[in-house]
Amino acid sequence: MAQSPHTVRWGILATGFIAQMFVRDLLCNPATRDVTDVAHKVVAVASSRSKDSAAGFLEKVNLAPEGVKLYGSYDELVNDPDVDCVYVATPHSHHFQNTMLALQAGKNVLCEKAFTVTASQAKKLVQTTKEKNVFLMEAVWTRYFPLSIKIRELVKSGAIGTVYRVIADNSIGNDGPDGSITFPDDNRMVNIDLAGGALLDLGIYSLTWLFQILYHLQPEAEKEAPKTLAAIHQYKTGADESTSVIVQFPSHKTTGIALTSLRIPTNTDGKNSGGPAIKIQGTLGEIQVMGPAYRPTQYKIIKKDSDGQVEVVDCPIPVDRERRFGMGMFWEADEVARCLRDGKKESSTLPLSESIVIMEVMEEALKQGDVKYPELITSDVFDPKSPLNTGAR
Ligand SMILES: NC(=O)C1=CN([C@@H]2O[C@H](COP(=O)(O)OP(=O)(O)OC[C@H]3O[C@@H](n4cnc5c(N)ncnc54)[C@H](OP(=O)(O)O)[C@@H]3O)[C@@H](O)[C@H]2O)C=CC1
Ligand SMILES: O=C1OC[C@@H](O)[C@H](O)[C@H]1O
Repeated sequence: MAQSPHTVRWGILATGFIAQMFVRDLLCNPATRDVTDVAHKVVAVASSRSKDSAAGFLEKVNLAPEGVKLYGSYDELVNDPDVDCVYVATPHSHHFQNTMLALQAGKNVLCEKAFTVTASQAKKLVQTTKEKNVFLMEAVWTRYFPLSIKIRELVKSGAIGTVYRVIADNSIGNDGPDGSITFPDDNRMVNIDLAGGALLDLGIYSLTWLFQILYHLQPEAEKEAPKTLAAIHQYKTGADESTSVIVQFPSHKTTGIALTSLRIPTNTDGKNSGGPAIKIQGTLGEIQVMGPAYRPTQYKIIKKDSDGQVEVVDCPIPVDRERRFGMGMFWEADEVARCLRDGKKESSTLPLSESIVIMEVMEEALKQGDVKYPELITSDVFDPKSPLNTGAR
């Protein structure tokens, strides 16, 4: 007899854009992506603004209110005994305090990217996770795409020989008039108080591609953190608008180049005519991944001496026809569910130690570019009454 799926009861912390996307993915029927072993249920939603705002969220995601508890504060959500896992969907600036709030309440957490603002904050979260014996994962959804899994397997199998270099770009074209960027200065993309900037928001995906190949696949006994060299252009708000990072793994002789910009897009026409967003280069060939780097659906394998033959592999994101939706965030949610079912405290696909090393690289890059975020959002001291937790704007 088929076993019933392990169902995670989710609590959604914040009601912005990505919380809507994530919940709509949670509501997709797992069978539409051939998943039968795990399932998801949204049991509570909290808005730091008001209970009404949480109610408005349910309407937007087309979720009937029956059984879903609505809260006007994050504190109530993390203390709800019916919540198995809290999804933190606030701006980067808030991740440390909000995740800490949930961990301190004994909750498992899936926290949006970028994990934190500083590496020290990331280390504190991991330490608290261990103390509380709960699960924590950074929500870099791309890592859990079947496409990413296939590419890691290909590289591991030696299909393109020894990989020495990865180049990845995740950029958007928001160049505006008179030197401006088309986001208002208080928008989270460029607002220094919300830890805005290209690197933490978009460059994290370029780094994800570098890391899932050049770092994640290093044998455990040979794990080596990289040296970091960055070139950064600051926007008038103080946030980074265009950032290039070279990571070098000296003893592996491997190099990664991560590019990101808010001004110049990866592909001008938005249709990949300009070529791949990611190039994984080995001694026997290369894998090209078509953009966007955060939600890729196609890759190409080009072998040396292939006489012009290119293998093109499509990995479409399944759509739940009934709900008319499918973003691809459900795969990371499935990973959380399987980890919780199996009693794991972290995901082996993105171990917490790796999230820390990535934060170290980003912090070093931002330091080299003289990007400075305010004390309130860089502090690694947990404060349940911080405005970042209470929502005092
Ligand atoms: N995985 C992905 O593809 C994507 C991930 N993201 C990540 O998700 C996170 C949130 O991004 P996004 O949803 O686009 O952001 P939004 O601005 O749309 O939403 C953020 C939410 O956080 C809450 N919040 C609490 N305090 C503040 C504050 N001072 N200013 C603004 N919002 C506040 C609000 O919810 P409330 O009022 O209900 O408390 C708000 O709706 C970021 O970490 C971002 O990097 C974003 C887009 C795509
Ligand atoms: O995570 C993200 O991926 C998609 C982008 O459009 C968005 O700005 C970013 O936060």
